[in-house]
Amino acid sequence: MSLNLSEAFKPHPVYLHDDDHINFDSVQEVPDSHAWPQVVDYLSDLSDVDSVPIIDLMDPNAATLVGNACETWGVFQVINHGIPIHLLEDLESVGRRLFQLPAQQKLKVARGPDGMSGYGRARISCFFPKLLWSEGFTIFGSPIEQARQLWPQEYTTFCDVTEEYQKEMKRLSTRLMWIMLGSLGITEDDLSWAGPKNKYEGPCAALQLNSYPPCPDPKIVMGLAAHTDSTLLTVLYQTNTSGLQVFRDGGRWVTVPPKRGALVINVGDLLQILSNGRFPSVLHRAVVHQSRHRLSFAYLCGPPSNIQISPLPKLIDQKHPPLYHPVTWNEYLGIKYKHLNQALSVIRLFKPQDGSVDMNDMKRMKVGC
Ligand SMILES: O=C(O)CCC(=O)C(=O)O
Ligand SMILES: [Fe+2]
Repeated sequence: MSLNLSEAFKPHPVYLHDDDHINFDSVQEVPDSHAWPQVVDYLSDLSDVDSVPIIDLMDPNAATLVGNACETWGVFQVINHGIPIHLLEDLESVGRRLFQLPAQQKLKVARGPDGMSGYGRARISCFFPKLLWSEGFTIFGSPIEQARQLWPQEYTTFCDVTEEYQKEMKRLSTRLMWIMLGSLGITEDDLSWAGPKNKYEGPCAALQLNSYPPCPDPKIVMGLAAHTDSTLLTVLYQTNTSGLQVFRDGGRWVTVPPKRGALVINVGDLLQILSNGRFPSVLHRAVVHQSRHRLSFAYLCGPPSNIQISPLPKLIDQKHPPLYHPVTWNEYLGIKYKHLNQALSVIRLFKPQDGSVDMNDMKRMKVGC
């Protein structure tokens, strides 16, 4: 899979040169390269009445709650999901160990311009005139090659923890995908590529480690700019430091408060396509802190890379014609890294008959991306 997906990145390389890599540890003042004109609604009130749903996966009503959350928010938090808390803590600890390494050490495992794995800046960064206040490390499959370079004597802990986490995430994301689709009446027979006949072995996925170092002036920087995920769904562990915000109708950014042991589930663009727009992908961003070093871990989960994804026939009728052209994940990534937040509009078959644009197009226009 990695070979195929990396083809999609080739025309849109992201460079990380030694000379424009800032050493966040030693920065006293935000350099002009990272100063955004304005970051509005910085960490909105955490007691917001309009808050992202928290769903207990042991609740007998969980499927209905998940369906409602996908339709109205495109994001929710889950508890009682079966991922042991010690694994979340271990992941955070190996992540910290990685990002606390000196810059020159991390640059040894820099992701190539069109590469898939390694250390680097967010792929979306090339769309914005200012740089992001973050660094990342992407894992596809085993990270052993990079881990060996970083810790020649003691690389196994990093590999063991991230591999165990990916194994658990594969199980959880498959379960969540079926809960989400099940709430729309979709069964394994309706999804040829994921049905039992095709010996579906679970999603194709990457694990993205994000680091948001403390910043002397957090109001003028952006950790991760507004985007939707190019996935079916994303499982995000955001540790215990707030920073994740989701965009709501009415032009507000709502902070998703961290809850111990909870995981955030984002609807991704491919699920918006499959569900024929019933489940809109969530527009989100990450802001940073003055004194806290925030980490987050995103399990980016998609279908096999060359399978055609299109609105599911069961969700199409005269009143609900198919909204999107079929695309493979591979093709979609190519479109995304050319058009970023307009990618869904590019593959849209037609605008709704009443002349309005779809909900997500509208949100993107409001935030100007
Ligand atoms: O750090 C966060 O809370 C968000 C991370 C994210 O959106 C991503 O990795 O795609
Ligand atoms: Fe994201």
